[in-house]
Amino acid sequence: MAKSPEEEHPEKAFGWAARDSSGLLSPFKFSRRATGEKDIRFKVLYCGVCHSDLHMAKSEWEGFSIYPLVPGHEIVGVVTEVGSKVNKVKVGDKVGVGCLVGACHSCDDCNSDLESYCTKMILTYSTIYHDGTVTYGGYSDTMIADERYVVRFPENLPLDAGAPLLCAGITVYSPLKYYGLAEAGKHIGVVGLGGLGHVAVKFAKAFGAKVTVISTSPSKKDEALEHLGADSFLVSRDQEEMQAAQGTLHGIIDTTSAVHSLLPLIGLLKTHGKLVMVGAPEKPLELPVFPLLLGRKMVAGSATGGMKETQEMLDFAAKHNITADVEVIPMEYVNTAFERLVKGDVRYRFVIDIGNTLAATKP
Ligand SMILES: NC(=O)c1ccc[n+]([C@@H]2O[C@H](COP(=O)([O-])OP(=O)(O)OC[C@H]3O[C@@H](n4cnc5c(N)ncnc54)[C@H](O)[C@@H]3O)[C@@H](O)[C@H]2O)c1
Ligand SMILES: [Zn+2]
Repeated sequence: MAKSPEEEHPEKAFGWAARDSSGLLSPFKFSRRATGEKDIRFKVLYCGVCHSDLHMAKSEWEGFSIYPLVPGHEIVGVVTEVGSKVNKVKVGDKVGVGCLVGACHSCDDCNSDLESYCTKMILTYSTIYHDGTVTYGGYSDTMIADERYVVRFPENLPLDAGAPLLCAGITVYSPLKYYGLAEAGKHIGVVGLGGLGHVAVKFAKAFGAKVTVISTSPSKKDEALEHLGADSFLVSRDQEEMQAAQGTLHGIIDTTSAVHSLLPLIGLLKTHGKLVMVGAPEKPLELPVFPLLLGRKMVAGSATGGMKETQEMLDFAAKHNITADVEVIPMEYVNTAFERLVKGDVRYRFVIDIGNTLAATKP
């Protein structure tokens, strides 16, 4: 018989897990593997709350969730142990783990530093690892990963506000670069001003682009323009505003987490414009084809980023002082945070103070 999560590995671990599709999290004792020769073990200090954690905890993406499910893939902390063949970091260094902890390391994608597109890619949680056990994420006291999946955390990046870069950051940085949108002179749209969206604005501005935020919430306008540095703001329901902006954007990063209409967004694109989907609604969207043909436009996708690019993104963020705007919360607040995330009531990322608040919730 398979061993229990608490007994399958030698190292004790504690975190919060969802037990079923209610998505409700509660304290959970489990275990982590012994430190292999290429492994890095670290004490988790902060972990961001990504909307994907909510999709996964509630099993909104069919077939992905394995319970008990410990979410968390914006994980930062301090190294406590390294394997004998690890040169990348030493005990005491600040490190991070994002969405991935494994891949095949032999396919074309892995050989091109595109681990996130490897068909055998292993997610940080709710995926079967090489050893046959389920991966558990960063809503937990300790983390371990092969050094390839651990990034060095730049000294001048704050751990709490920097943590969300490990998913939200790379998920928008990578497509901006790949689709040729990370350039001065480009006019970029960002749809959905949440965790991903607000860092997309910051990266696009740092690349020198002009940025228009497209949102359902007029209440975010002042903040987007004055605080996040966007150049203009469109309320997606406002037909007149949307009409006036037709054909103005080179590309759009669409971070919307729910089903929505693509037609008005395609209309905003210039000829050859690219609508890049990074949000992952649980149901398919309708794709209007004619507006794509007329203008040779494209709808594309992008999933997180490879490990080399994740390190590059973090170093870029450190150089340009890009962090997330975070609301730091204690562990026991996480279910309330999930409820608020559903309502879009967060500016702009919850980050759990694991280091100071998790231990107190141990039964
Ligand atoms: N592609 C990837 O690799 C990747 C990585 C991380 C997250 N994601 C996905 O991206 C999405 C966004 O993640 P996040 O953490 O930024 O979430 P978030 O909740 O912080 O932000 C989502 C934004 O979408 C807006 N929104 C929600 N429903 C909407 C609707 N019907 N119409 C218009 N706007 C709407 C919200 O107001 C919010 O501003 C999620 O679906 C998440 O799973 C994808
Ligand atoms: Zn994420």
